[in-house]
Amino acid sequence: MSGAMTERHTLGEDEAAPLAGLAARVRELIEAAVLTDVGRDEARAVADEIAALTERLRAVRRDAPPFLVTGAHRIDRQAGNPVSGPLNPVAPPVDLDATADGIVRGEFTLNDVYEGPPSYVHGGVSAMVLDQALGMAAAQTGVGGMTATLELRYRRPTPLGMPLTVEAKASRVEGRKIYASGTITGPDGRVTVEATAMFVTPQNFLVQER
Ligand SMILES: CCCCCCCC/C=C\CCCCCCCC(=O)SCCNC(=O)CCNC(=O)[C@H](O)C(C)(C)COP(=O)(O)OP(=O)(O)OC[C@H]1O[C@@H](n2cnc3c(N)ncnc32)[C@H](O)[C@@H]1OP(=O)(O)O
Repeated sequence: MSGAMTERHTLGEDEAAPLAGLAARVRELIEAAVLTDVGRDEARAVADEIAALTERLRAVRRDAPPFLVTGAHRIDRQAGNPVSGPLNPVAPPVDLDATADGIVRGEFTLNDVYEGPPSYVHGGVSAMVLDQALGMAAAQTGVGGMTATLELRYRRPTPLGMPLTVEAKASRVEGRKIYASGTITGPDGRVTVEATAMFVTPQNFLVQER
């Protein structure tokens, strides 16, 4: 387990690039594992080779996922974030950017690894992408928070294998509560999922920041 209090190593660009390359290869591996139709013996042989590679990576291990030097906020610096982290093979990854007026936007495509209903994106994956985008939009107001509520409206199925857009913006701040909303849009420009959320800045976080 990676504790919240663990000191994080911050990767320089030259350190991050090969690790991002590794994650990209593992992403290909994950998709290949989901779709492969090799025989049983070949599957066992490949599993053994992967186990050996895993041991090589484990040989030198950090206590917690590292940070990146880029990014203005704490969580979007997280190299291992499961939505946007370039070092996390589980992340699509969604490359999220914020404009000067606080709109967080990203374009991404989800492959069969993220399938829910046949040929469509899993609803929990859409929720995860929106949680991250709305959370980053909330952080654009100054200080971010933990997701206290997240409400989704799945308007139409979200297609796999096609370019999608996520957009989010904070609407208001009331004390430690930050409200935000956003959407996922399909390649035809139609909204597939709408989300609203409320983030709460933990009291102890404000104390730590002083
Ligand atoms: C750690 C610091 C974070 C800052 C980050 C800044 C950098 C950002 C950079 C980049 C953005 C990245 C984006 C990330 C996106 C992903 C985020 C996640 O996935 S978060 C994981 C899932 N969420 C949880 O695990 C929460 C678990 N819950 C909690 O920790 C607490 O319950 C928490 C913090 C939400 C509230 O705890 P309390 O002790 O501060 O709350 P009380 O003082 O009781 O309430 C404050 C007010 O909020 C309302 N409230 C609290 N929780 C509520 C809820 N669930 N529903 C409705 N209202 C709620 C209360 O009624 C109260 O309102 P009244 O002041 O009386 O008007």
